[in-house]
Amino acid sequence: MAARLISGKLTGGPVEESVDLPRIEKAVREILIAVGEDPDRDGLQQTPARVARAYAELFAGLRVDPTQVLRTTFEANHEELVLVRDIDVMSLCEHHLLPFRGSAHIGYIPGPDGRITGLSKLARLVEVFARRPQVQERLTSQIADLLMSSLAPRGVIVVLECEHMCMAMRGIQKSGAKTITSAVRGGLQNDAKSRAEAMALIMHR
Ligand SMILES: Nc1nc2c(ncn2[C@@H]2O[C@H](COP(=O)(O)OP(=O)(O)OP(=O)(O)O)[C@@H](O)[C@H]2O)c(=O)[nH]1
Ligand SMILES: [Zn+2]
Repeated sequence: MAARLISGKLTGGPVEESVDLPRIEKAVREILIAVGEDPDRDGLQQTPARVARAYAELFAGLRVDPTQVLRTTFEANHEELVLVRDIDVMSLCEHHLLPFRGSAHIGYIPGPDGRITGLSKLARLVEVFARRPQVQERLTSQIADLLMSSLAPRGVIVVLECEHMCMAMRGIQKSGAKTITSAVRGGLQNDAKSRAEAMALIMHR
């Protein structure tokens, strides 16, 4: 499982600097009143401030330039598939601001120049795009598109499998349902054999 990035690492500085914490605090206090709670009771007094700090961290990806993540690349004479599987993903759906979580699997085939990136950078890329209000489909494509534009690989495949709390905790209340999204780019789109090989490695348990 990939190490979780703390917000300071993600933004390169304290997240509080660029987030309007007092505004979030005010809004959370209003929500507590609206649902029938007393925001001044003992256990809730610090809650608006805590939620504000948590939101700053959960949405830290909005203030990070994802191209910076793939700044460092290396030359390698490897023109075959590179696949990092089971990268932990946690994000918030933009419809309900409730979490969705699961795994990301990212594969790419380096281009003719054999340019590769550090393996941890693939997990960092997931973090930058996941720490924003998201839909799973966009999160999947954003990862694939950035890899294509930054590494110029022969092809990219990104598969995400996530469970959405907005389907489990509320609404239809179906827990355990997994949503699987994929984005295939470049040569892998037309190369059925390589794509099947990547998919088999991704789905292998
Ligand atoms: N395609 C997609 N849908 C999502 C994602 N996250 C949440 N949703 C869905 O977004 C939809 C929002 O639908 P609405 O009808 O506007 O909202 P709602 O009344 O709260 O919908 P219900 O969840 O069906 O109660 C729901 O069907 C959610 O399941 C996502 O990542 N991708
Ligand atoms: Zn939702």
